[in-house]
Amino acid sequence: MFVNTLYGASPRDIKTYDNQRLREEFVVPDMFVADKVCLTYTHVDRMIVGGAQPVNETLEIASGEALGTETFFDAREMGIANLGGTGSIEVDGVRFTLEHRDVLYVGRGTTGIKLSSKASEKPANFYMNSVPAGEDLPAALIKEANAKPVVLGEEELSNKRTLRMYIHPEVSPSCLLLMGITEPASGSVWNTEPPHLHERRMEAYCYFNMAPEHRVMHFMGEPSEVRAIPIANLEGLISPAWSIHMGAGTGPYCFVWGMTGENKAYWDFTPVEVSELR
Ligand SMILES: O=C(O)C(=O)C[C@H](O)C(=O)CO
Ligand SMILES: [Zn+2]
Repeated sequence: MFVNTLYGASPRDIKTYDNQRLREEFVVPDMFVADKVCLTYTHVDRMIVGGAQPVNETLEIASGEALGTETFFDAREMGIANLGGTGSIEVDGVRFTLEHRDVLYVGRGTTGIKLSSKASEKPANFYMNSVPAGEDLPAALIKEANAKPVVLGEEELSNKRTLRMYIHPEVSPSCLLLMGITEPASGSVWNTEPPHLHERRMEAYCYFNMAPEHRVMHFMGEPSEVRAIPIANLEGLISPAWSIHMGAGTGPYCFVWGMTGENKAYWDFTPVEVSELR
């Protein structure tokens, strides 16, 4: 289940990193492997990031052995976004069907979840963000149509996009997890531009619905030390609180964003002028 551990890096650390080392520290590759659950444990606000691709098998997340708890959800909540074909997730025996771009919230106190696909030839790709949680909350399915849409950007700046809030105080409750999906408008390439910083929350990204030949040039780092990391379809990223996070794609794409930290105040961030970037 746990395929990697990321311990986090400081702004000073990355000054000496080459591209390979940057990828090792911030990129979460290979999350979707047939009939596997591939999770990465991070020490960045203890966010767990990963994927499950049930093709011919039903996959289960229940044991908390790797976490030192009875069950995985003894002290954790989880957001699960379906980035593939139709699938189902059973939460303590209650079955939820997730279409493409639906999200399921799984609360602390859950005994276990079982993940399956409707059709093995078009498997679900369940992308997961799990964070420590302070109260038990019920599971909740958030259909794309029920997410809160926010239109941002302008066509002439190539940053027009629709950001949908799924796990958010105005849509579906959680302890300290936020999750949503952003889709650039046709002809726009930028996400999260102008950039911002939020020192009180970390952020996790997963890019999807991108053709295999395309990349998102994802920019990270302090505003004065910006680094670019080419990211492929279904790759994830860990964005520490000190780092900007923005990207421009060479083709159409969407991405899932997830956050945790001191609050669930989505707009609690500090804009960064593009002219400040170095
Ligand atoms: O395109 C955007 O803007 C976003 O999706 C912003 C992210 O959700 C984010 O960085 C929230 O802090
Ligand atoms: Zn952000």
